[in-house]
Amino acid sequence: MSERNPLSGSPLSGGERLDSEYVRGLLKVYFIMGSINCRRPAAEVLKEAIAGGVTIFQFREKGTGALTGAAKLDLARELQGICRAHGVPFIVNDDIDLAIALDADGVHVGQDDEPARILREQLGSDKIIGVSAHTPEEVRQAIADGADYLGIGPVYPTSSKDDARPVQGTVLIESLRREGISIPIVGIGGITVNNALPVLAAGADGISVISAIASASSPRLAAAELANQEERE
Ligand SMILES: Cc1ncc(COP(=O)(O)OP(=O)(O)O)c(N)n1
Ligand SMILES: Cc1ncsc1CCOP(=O)(O)O
Ligand SMILES: [Mg+2]
Repeated sequence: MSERNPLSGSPLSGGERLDSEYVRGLLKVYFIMGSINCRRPAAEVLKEAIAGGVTIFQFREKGTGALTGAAKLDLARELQGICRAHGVPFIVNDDIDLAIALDADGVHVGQDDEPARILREQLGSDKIIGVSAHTPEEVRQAIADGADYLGIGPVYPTSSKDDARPVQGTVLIESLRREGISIPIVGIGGITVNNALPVLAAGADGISVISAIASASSPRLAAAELANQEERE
């Protein structure tokens, strides 16, 4: 299959930033994975997940036993190739240098990383920048800094992130939407096919998962069920 850049020709709003409705549409089933999250080769899991309906992928190679150096770069290249072959945007977690080296489609950063304002200068206007936010103040700052979307959570308890913030349910997502804040949002943390619906009902544009797909006996089925949740909303 020939490679294609998922964001090439994508709509820019006012000639400057990616159109937010376009970004919103990409977030429906947001799969995050690194090598330590799956029991089978990551490439196999990713291919199956994409076949099931994943709409955007984040390479998150961190935690005990995670790859570093050349091995991390090789895996990132392999997974980016799979994403490109299927037109799925490839986002890099935390590692801006890696994102630039690979010409990734974007980055996702948290509150301990460089602010989106600085990243925008480094990456340019046509890349996706996602920011984790846990409070209304963090949300306002991320929007002011030019984030394209927010990751809000943990919605439910998670065992995929040791330093996760306290579980917050859907309260923040609901209150942002009630205030009329329209930035694209994904909920994250402990989301499965059995509890995804309230996250979407609260106003999230999509759901973001690690284990619900990476640890599933069938990543394809898991991704398809999550995509189907979205349709049932
Ligand atoms: C989509 C999405 N939302 C939130 C996060 C968490 O980012 P962060 O708080 O920086 O934590 P780490 O993932 O870096 O451990 C995310 N990665 N993706
Ligand atoms: C990266 C991250 N950020 C907040 S919770 C979380 C982990 C999500 O993993 P899972 O979907 O397995 O709970
Ligand atoms: Mg981070």
